[in-house]
Amino acid sequence: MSAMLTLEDAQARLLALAPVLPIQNVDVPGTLGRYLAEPLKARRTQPAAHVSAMDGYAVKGPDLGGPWTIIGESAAGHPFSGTVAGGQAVRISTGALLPAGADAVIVQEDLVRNGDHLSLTGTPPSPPGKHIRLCGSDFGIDTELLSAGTRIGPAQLALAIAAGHKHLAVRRVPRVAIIDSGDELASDPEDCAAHQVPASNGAMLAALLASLPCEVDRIGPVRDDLVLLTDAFHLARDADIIVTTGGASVGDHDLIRPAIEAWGGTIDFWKVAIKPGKPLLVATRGSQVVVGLPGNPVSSQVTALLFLLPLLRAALGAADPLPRTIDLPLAAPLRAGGDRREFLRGRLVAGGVEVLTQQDSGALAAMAAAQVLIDHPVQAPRQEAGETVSVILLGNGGIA
Ligand SMILES: Nc1nc2c(c(=O)[nH]1)N[C@H]1C(S)=C(S)[C@@H](COP(=O)(O)OP(=O)(O)OC[C@H]3O[C@@H](n4cnc5c(N)ncnc54)[C@H](O)[C@@H]3O)O[C@H]1N2
Ligand code: MOO
Repeated sequence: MSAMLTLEDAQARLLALAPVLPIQNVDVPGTLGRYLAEPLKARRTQPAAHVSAMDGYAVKGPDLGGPWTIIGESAAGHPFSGTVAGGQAVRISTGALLPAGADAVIVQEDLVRNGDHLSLTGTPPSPPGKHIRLCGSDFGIDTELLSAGTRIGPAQLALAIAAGHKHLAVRRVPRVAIIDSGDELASDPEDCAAHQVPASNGAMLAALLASLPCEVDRIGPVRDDLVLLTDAFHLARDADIIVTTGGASVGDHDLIRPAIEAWGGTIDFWKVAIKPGKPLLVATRGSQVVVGLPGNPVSSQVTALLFLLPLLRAALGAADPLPRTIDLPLAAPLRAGGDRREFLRGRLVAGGVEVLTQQDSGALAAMAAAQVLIDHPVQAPRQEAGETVSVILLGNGGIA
């Protein structure tokens, strides 16, 4: 196979293969973590009328010196039906409609009430409308509030409901099959001989996928056997995306490629110029996409973050499916880069980010200690503390 792809080229090629899933209307609470298939437009105005932002009394300006006579109450859900004139006040609670005639709210801490008599003890609001939320100050009817491809988190979900939506148009959740493979894998970590290793990648991938809406099916661990591996691909017939871990490299027992071919799949690309994660493999069969992750536990996790989760997000309709990078200062010097772009495991410490000493792509203890991946370019010069590096936060699947 030809030269290794760059990270960006490989991601672009993979995302172009993302399955196009049907759009469905889902109850708003059930859309959490999914992506809007259509722009979100306001079906109502919020607030629908002027409301008070504080508990106090609504009065009519411009004279806010008082005293006033209290003529009624406007509570949340129970508006006052009359009109406020000069020298009159209406008891008002937070969120209640501003009565007709009133144009100022004075907080109760600045007033003293004696029966129906109200007088000022503190300072009047400045400007007079300070404690009033104007009609439409949050949003107006027909405004486009969110664009298609926006992730629906708790705030977006609340906004959709406030904007008058009971259902939202989102893509069907992708079905993912995880196949882990290797003769050395022990399913039971309590019963693992010296020539074996507990099968941790499948569970790690399922855990990573739990940050996204999808259905996950686990297959394996499957032995390094061409027939069994080919069968495993056939078993995943309902999956939109098949992810394998292990057997992606060049060894005699690395059989993922031949198994994909025996199953009738077509390799789209193999090998990306990153460390860890070089032997990443992508294939298709019809609309099914296979992401073949390297078996080394760190390589598997890093490539899942850089490729698998973005593919899932793209299938869910994300406008922005890739992990987010932010610049952080180094808390300690960072050695020069090598001849492959590296994603170094690092920790967040006082003063910024610190690279971990152990960078072996099989070292799970270091991976578990890491909170960030530091993007370390090819031949990057040595950097000193205080200089900035580009990092991906590991929380929330890299989009934290
Ligand atoms: N001659 C070469 N050898 C290797 C190359 C190369 O270019 N030339 N690439 C190396 C790189 S880089 C990587 S990464 C690994 C990836 O190899 P595979 O994808 O074929 O993975 P395996 O050989 O099956 O396993 C590697 C390692 O990971 C452990 N493993 C595998 N599956 C699991 C699992 N489900 N849970 C936990 N641990 C797992 C496995 O026991 C091995 O220790 O290849 C290099 N070799
Ligand atoms: O590219 Mo491999 O994933 O370094 O060990």
